[in-house]
Amino acid sequence: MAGLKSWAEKGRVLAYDETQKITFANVGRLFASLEPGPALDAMDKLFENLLNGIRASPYNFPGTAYRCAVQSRKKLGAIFRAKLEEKKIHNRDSDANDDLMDGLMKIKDEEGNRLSDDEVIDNIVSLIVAGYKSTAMAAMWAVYHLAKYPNVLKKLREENMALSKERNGGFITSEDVASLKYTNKAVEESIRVANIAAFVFRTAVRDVEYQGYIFPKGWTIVPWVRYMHTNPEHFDDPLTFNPDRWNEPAKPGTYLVFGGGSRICAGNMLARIQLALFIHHLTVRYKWELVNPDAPIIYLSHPRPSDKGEVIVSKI
Ligand code: HEM
Repeated sequence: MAGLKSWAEKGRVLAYDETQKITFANVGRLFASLEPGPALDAMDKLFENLLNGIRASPYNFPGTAYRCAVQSRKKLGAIFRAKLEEKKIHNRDSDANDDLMDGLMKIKDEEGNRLSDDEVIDNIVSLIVAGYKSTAMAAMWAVYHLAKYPNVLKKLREENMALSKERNGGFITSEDVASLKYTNKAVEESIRVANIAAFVFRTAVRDVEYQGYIFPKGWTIVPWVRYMHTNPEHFDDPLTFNPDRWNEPAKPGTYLVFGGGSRICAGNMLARIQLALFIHHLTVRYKWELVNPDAPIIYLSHPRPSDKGEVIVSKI
């Protein structure tokens, strides 16, 4: 809520940058009770370096994105280790279970073994890498499309204002989120059109025949899921932002925004809840318009408007 308030105070913001700040503040708090401020901003920069290095060629010498990522990962490890040591002292005599790090420190397998400190830190870093920019980008596309589809925004406002009135404009619960039927459809549609993961990787564990082609055992297969979600055979008028298409579930095998099978995105429900909360607070209190509605879209590394979704924002 504080993040959105700052949008209206600034009056003109880049949705791409601002949704990242909001999402990072959320995951920082949820995962390790990190509060917004200069320290969190510094960590945000380290995560950005880390993400840039994930796709870079692995040349570990000065000046490369890979080396910068390796160094940033070490610094992040040290920050989370300090947090973990602090928690060990603080939580010794209490049953605190306030954030994901507390949960990971306590979790035991069937034989009573706990995760090592390194494993706790690895999990936190990996989950932030997987869940931070992805959720932020879906939120940015929600801002963008709701500015372009006033009829959708109107319906969202009606639904969310009714709930907000019941809750006196305050926080809403997970049960409330489940009751926001149209909002949840808008969340799904934002994720579909965002097409954050263009593809997923799979290995053929046996010879597979598909439409007359044989994929031999051991081959790497790259299903191009972005194509699935923009294929008119799967979704009517696929480039239109239409939450009502989710009155019916997608046809089997046509919707893989979170991947599928045993490796399906572990954070898909968290992402959906975060997006519903974001849309709730945005639509209830603010109005906004795109500065450059016709800005071209850049597709690499992930789709975004070339002007980073610049918007003029004010309180309703
Ligand atoms: C809109 C937001 C998100 C999108 C579009 C997204 C998309 C994906 C995709 C496509 C995969 C690959 C799945 C596969 O290979 O079948 C994946 C994996 C994963 N995601 Fe997400 N994700 C999002 C948010 C999150 C969040 C919030 C978290 C955690 C906090 C998260 C954690 C993970 C993890 C741990 C994996 C690896 C799962 C495994 O290999 O077992 N993701 N995600």
